[in-house]
Amino acid sequence: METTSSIYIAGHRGMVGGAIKRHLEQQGYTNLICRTSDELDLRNQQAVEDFFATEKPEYVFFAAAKVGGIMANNTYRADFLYENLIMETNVIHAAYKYEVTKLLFLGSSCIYPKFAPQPLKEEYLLTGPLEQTNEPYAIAKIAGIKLCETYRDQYGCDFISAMPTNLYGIGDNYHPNNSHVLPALIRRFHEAKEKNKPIVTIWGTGTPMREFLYSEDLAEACVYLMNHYSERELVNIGTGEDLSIKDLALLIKKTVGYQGALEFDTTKPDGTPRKLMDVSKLHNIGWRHKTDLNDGIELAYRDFLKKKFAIR
Ligand SMILES: NC(=O)C1=CN([C@@H]2O[C@H](COP(=O)(O)OP(=O)(O)OC[C@H]3O[C@@H](n4cnc5c(N)ncnc54)[C@H](OP(=O)(O)O)[C@@H]3O)[C@@H](O)[C@H]2O)C=CC1
Ligand SMILES: C[C@H]1O[C@H](OP(=O)(O)OP(=O)(O)OC[C@H]2O[C@@H](n3cnc4c(=O)[nH]c(N)nc43)[C@H](O)[C@@H]2O)[C@@H](O)[C@@H](O)C1=O
Repeated sequence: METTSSIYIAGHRGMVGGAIKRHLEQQGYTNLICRTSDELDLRNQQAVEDFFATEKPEYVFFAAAKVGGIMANNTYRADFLYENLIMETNVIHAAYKYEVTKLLFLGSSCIYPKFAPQPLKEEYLLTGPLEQTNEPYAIAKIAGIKLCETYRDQYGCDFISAMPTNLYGIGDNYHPNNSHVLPALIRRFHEAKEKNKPIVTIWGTGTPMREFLYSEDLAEACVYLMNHYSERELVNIGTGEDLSIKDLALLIKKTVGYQGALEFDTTKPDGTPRKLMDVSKLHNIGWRHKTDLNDGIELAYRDFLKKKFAIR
């Protein structure tokens, strides 16, 4: 990308799109194109076509999606499948039709089979059944990967796919039920501390293992891949390190300064037992994460405190 290239960030108001926008601005990119979902609903094929025909972006960071944690994925199953599929087909087809130079599609680590060997290598895609709680979302994300691959195969489009691990950071979603575990627990521990509650409830058994990457690191990785990677095969983005949900809860408890006890609500789903990314390919391309989990949680908590009155 040149600093003057026209770059469309789909989903710039979200956690990831926002981080990509900040990172591009810091790097001196001046021609960024952004639309909110009110201004451009990516589910509307005609609107998407009109936008690409008019703006003719050269590069696209595709960070718009219907996103949520285990409960949201499991509750709004049709919405997660339909909305993600339709946004992907609209955007990727328009990127082909209006000759976008390069597009980066963001998937997720949930595309891998529930019981795939660990760590998850890129080649494990479509080698076994998916986790039930997020199967619709995973299927939509797999379709996105296949769209990038097939438009490359048939039309020579330079569309690449990156699979981030679980993310957290600046501008995260702190909804009590629909968010991911890390922001959910920041909020729950914080509110328990403020209200002197003796116990905080953690969903599931606490035994599932998860890997977490800070949003600003992810943004840097996306821009790095846009500038340095042009292959058909997807690339994992993560840290290559994981911990149990119980240990994550203890870390957040410490950061927030909550003094009470934990309990586990085993009526809530655990989801995939483990999804640790193999990041050797990413390291070979030349990128490594910078922010360790302790520091990242501290930064995320500070951001939460700044914005807490605006939290949904
Ligand atoms: N968060 C995570 O842990 C992970 C996220 N990812 C992937 O990263 C990407 C970004 O996720 P994240 O930033 O966390 O999600 P957010 O929910 O924070 O942001 C999603 C963005 O998508 C936009 N969007 C949603 N629906 C539409 C629509 N119909 N038309 C136009 N825009 C729409 C929203 O725009 P607006 O604000 O204008 O409404 C919003 O800014 C997604 O592809 C997600 O799958 C992958 C792995 C983990
Ligand atoms: C990024 C990824 O995100 C989703 O998958 P997930 O990894 O299961 O995400 P999660 O963050 O919601 O949960 C992680 C673990 O944590 C436990 N857990 C404890 N207490 C809370 C809690 O309070 N909230 C939540 N959400 N989880 C909790 C929870 O039971 C689970 O064991 C996918 O649907 C899919 O969309 C996807 O790609």
